Amino acid sequence: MNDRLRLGVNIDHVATVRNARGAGYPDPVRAALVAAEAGADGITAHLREDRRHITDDDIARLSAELTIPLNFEMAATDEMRDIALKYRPHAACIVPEKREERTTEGGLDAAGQFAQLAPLVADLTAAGIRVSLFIEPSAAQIDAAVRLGSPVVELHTGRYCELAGADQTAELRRIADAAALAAKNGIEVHAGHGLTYDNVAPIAAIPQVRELNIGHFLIGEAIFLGLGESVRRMRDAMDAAR
Ligand SMILES: CC(=O)[C@@H](O)[C@H](O)COP(=O)(O)O
Ligand SMILES: NCC(=O)COP(=O)(O)O
Repeated sequence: MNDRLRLGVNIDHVATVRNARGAGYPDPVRAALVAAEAGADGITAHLREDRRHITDDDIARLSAELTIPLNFEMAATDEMRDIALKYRPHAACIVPEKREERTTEGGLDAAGQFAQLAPLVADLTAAGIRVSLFIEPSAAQIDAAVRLGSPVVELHTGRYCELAGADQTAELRRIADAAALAAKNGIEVHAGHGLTYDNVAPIAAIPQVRELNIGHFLIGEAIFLGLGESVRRMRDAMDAAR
């Protein structure tokens, strides 16, 4: 099995630019194909309840045209469950969502929402969709993921990205410990949110981390470098850290 650290490119904010004018461009599906050509191992797309960026039509076209796996990010709602079951993406990552948030502000409370999540995880798994839970790097959340039978967790790196100095080092330790605990319990470990060329290396160097999902920064860099080069540089930074 290829142990190379995988890169999932989140294309949400290509859709943000498109929706700014209500035009048909830039097309997130075209961005996904360019990212794949540049070395992305997967594409992540977050269909939010308010459709502020990715739309249902984007998910339909990604499902039909993608040449690499689709990681469908979704809130834990019946609406999103039904859409996931309709398109049966390679993976579904369950994320917390609040309409008033500018972006994801924290991890899913898998422990506190256990009763709500259990049937959803079962339904997605029964449909052959690989479930991931976007959680804080904590033992309680890892324990809940184990009890829910989720094969994957994605550790929220947002706080690590916002902190500096000793506080950032402490958060990195917390992420590394959570990754080790999850892997020890047979769960595949991913990580993401807020990662850039400058902060990705310590996260990429965590041996139990198998995949990084990165979007906003790459789409920003694409304005200056082009999306292909933006992805290639992140790919290189991840490989250099291993
Ligand atoms: C869960 C996460 O950190 C991202 O994958 C999520 O998509 C962020 O939401 P926006 O893309 O709407 O900023
Ligand atoms: N789950 C994290 C993700 O898909 C991308 O997050 P960001 O890089 O856009 O912050």
